[in-house]
Amino acid sequence: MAKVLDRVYTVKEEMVNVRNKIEAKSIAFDYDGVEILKNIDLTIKEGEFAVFMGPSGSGKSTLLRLLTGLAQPKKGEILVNGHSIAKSLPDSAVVFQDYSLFPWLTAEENIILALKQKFKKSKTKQELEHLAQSYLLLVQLGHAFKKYPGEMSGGMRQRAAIARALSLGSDLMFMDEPFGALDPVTRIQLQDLILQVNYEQQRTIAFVTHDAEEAIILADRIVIFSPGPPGSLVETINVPFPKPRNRKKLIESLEFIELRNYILDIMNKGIFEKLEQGHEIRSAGEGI
Ligand SMILES: Nc1ncnc2c1ncn2[C@@H]1O[C@H](COP(=O)(O)OP(=O)(O)OP(=O)(O)O)[C@@H](O)[C@H]1O
Repeated sequence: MAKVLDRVYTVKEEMVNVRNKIEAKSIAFDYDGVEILKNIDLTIKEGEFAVFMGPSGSGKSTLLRLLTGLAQPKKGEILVNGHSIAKSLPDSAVVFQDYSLFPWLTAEENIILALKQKFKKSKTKQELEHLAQSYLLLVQLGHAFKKYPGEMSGGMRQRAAIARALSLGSDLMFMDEPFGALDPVTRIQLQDLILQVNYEQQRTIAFVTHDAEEAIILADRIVIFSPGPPGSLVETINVPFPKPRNRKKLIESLEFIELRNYILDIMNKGIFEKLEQGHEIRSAGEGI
């Protein structure tokens, strides 16, 4: 146990404490002329945890890709700390649904690769191994240092991808349904970890989920998309619960239940309005 705590402590020491602000100004995006996002104006404050919610196809992942600079908007601009990301891309850590691990490297080697990128040549091989293992312990993958992604379950791969993202030490994190493949216990543990990372280190996080309870537990602000395409932002909710949060007290409170119902109502309203206009809703069943 002492060894584990020692390693977790090492990770904390290595993590950064920088704050970043993201601004999306009048963003529009299309794929081959099909409008996917329109009129997106959004500011994510320094150290803020912003959660994107909305029906399937409303453009949440697309906006996340635009914020990371992996895709460019057709209109508008994205700024990080006042600088356009079209000119210089800031460091960021990304966890997408497809795990983003190199299949020919073990879990430990995947993390070491990220650490080499961060530390260049300033750490020895042993130090890199120790740190990589620390990050894997943090996501409960202590038994899987030497496993290749192909030998791991979806949930294990996702945890390794989260460890990799954390190890990059970036103060900006973009996460697209990162906990979707996890069992309920691991999901809770990782929600707590990511909350801690956001709260203690003031990392700015943009996070996509379909789960209203997860959104309320994690977010400072929940941004709700209209059914797309094209998706736009219909409402932004400031989550009124101070951090750090006590999960049990929070989810049992009347305010929590009311906020969850309010969010579900907004999303249902958007879907029904779109259906009344005769639009097809993609995978509406999973969209809530
Ligand atoms: N590479 C692509 N080429 C063409 N259209 C695309 C492409 N990727 C996404 N789209 C379309 O863009 C729209 C928005 O997709 P996006 O993945 O951003 O939605 P989402 O809200 O994240 O959905 P989900 O909740 O299902 O992940 C959808 O209509 C989708 O079909």
